[in-house]
Amino acid sequence: MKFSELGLSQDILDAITTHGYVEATPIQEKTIPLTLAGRDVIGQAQTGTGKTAAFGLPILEHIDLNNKNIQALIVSPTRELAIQTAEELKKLGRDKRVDVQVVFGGADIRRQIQNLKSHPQILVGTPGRLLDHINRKTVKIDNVRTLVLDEADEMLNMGFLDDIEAIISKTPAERQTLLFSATMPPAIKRIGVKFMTNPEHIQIEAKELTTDLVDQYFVRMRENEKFDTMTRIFDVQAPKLAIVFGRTKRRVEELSRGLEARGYHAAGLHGDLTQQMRSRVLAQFKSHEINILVATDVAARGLDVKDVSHVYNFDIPQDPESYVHRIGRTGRAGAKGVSVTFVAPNEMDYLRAVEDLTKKRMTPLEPASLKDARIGKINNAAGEVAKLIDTTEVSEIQSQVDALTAKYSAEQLAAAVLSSVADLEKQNTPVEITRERPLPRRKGGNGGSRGGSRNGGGRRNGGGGGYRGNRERRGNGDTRGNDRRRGSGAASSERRFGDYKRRDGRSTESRRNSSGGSRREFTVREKD
Ligand SMILES: Nc1ncnc2c1ncn2[C@@H]1O[C@H](COP(=O)(O)OP(=O)(O)OP(=O)(O)O)[C@@H](O)[C@H]1O
Repeated sequence: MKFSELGLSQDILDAITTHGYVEATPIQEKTIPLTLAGRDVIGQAQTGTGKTAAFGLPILEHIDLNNKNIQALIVSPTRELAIQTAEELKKLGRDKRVDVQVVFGGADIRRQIQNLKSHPQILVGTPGRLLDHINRKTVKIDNVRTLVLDEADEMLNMGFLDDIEAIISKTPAERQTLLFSATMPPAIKRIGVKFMTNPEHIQIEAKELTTDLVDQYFVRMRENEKFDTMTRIFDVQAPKLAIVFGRTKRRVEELSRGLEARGYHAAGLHGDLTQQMRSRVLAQFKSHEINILVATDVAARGLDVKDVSHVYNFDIPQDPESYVHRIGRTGRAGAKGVSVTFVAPNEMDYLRAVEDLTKKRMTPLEPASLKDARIGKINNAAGEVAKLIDTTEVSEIQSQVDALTAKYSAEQLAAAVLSSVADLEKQNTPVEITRERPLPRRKGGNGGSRGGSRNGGGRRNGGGGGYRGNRERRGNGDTRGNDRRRGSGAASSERRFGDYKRRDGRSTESRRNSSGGSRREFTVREKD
């Protein structure tokens, strides 16, 4: 559907065109008219399908430029997502001259206070820092007309419920409240009942929660073999831009250092880094200075980096929703992607819980052999050499070039360059990755036994934190060649667009999920 059919004004339509959007995505088509009409909306759609503009465009439409108060408040779980959302709104609101500001933890509060003096009409922020500003009275939200809780389920996972309640209590009761996420566990719907007025629940019917644009694989193997296996898979798959998710900050540190030692362009992103460092790493990734970002779930929500081709779950996430958001960093805005999840034999129930939630089977991937990896590395190096030829300035080194070409054949020279670029020896650099405590066995799980098939359709179980349920199992003879894909991937051509969003902070070893009293363990959760 065209944006012009949704009731938006010319200013905003012009900005949409400048932004390069042609048609509204399904979530935009369904929610924009409702939001414009002032309704409270719970919006659920797959990752990367344009939820930011779905709430952003009606907000921009409603902004009264003559009113100097904060009229819309958007609460985001992570700093990166808050920054990204503010950037998107700034771009879309530029023609209308809407002032958008962002506040988040880990950054100089005095600078933020200075920026807030411009009297923004839209404020985006992470819960902790927002509350800090509200308590200092540097942010006043008593005139807010629209409140957005973005990735609300993640904010609950991170233990932000109290902060959010405190923020909501300072907004006017007659406000409009919007809640958006790709995943909506039941607890979120309860939040809807508590803080929203007669909300309209818009769920974009996608057969599966994850996009068909992502080919999803898993590799079952022992913990101590995962690193070597992953680097071999890198050499074979040659990811253009990849995100590797690790369960803990230590894991992320060790993985990124190990990858660097083996010659990959990698850097780590987690909540113990300074905000300056976090921003730098993300900028390096976006500019392709590094092509492997190793991250905790801080990068899983909403981050919209163009051209992420691969997501590797070095550790399978403990809660299935995290999986959906992690792999949603690829396959965005209509692009294709690949995900590979490493799973230890005793974690197979977690894999099945993910499959229950996504209603999709992952394809077993056979680990690449050392030989395959070496061939892959040399092929990649050949591509690098071609690029070097394009960018090397010969005149400065002419005399050495003449001397070498006089002495050696083209074949000898090419082989030497190729071998140097491929740097095959680095593949053997020993890397020690500290063993993480294995995930606790899932309640109701069956410990990864193989073979056979049970009835499908298991779903989340309301209490006790377990995802039980029956799922079909694959036979153990099903593992096949590298990067081999299962046929059905391209079946759905449903329109989607996507890029990304956010997350931050401190770590908590284990937290009570505030929703409905069910206890879920999170090895590491970070927050602002
Ligand atoms: N109508 C549209 N046409 C083309 N591109 C769009 C459209 N709407 C949004 N986009 C682009 O699609 C990408 C994904 O959007 P966005 O980040 O809002 O997705 P999302 O649904 O919020 O994803 P996630 O659940 O991962 O947070 C962005 O790069 C955005 O600029």
